[in-house]
Amino acid sequence: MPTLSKLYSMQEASEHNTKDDCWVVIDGKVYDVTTYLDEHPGGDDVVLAATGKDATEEFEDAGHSKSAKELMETFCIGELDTTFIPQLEISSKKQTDYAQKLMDLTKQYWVVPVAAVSVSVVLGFLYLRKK
Ligand code: HEM
Repeated sequence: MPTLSKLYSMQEASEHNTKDDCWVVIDGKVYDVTTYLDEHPGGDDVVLAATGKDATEEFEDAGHSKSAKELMETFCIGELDTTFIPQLEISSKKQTDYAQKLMDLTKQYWVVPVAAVSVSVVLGFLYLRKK
């Protein structure tokens, strides 16, 4: 059965970057390692330096053992929210850009239909006068 886990944005996770409140993001999961900082064999400074970003590579590069990975799971508080809202904003911005361009073109080329109507009126007038 799938478990429901809490979602955190990278922005939110990155706000927990002190010795008294420390979260790290590894492999799409968020870990609150505040209570483990003092016990971490690699020191607290490396963990603190890994906050506010995806620390997967650094965690893997340190060559953590299987038991370290098991221990890590006990600190998991949720997952990283990967919903990409800025892209939605970009696509709606694109739409307004197109609409704006169309409006600009309409404003720029209003002369064409007006000239066509004027020429038709003059030609019609001349034709009627000839009769
Ligand atoms: C939940 C998070 C973490 C846990 C539970 C954890 C646990 C451990 C453990 C148990 C060790 C001892 C060696 C081993 O058994 O593999 C270790 C070593 C180490 N850890 Fe972590 N770690 C965590 C996060 C990190 C992060 C984010 C970094 C960032 C670079 C890091 C860097 C290191 C380094 C450099 C060592 C090697 C220390 C040495 O051999 O001198 N760890 N860690």
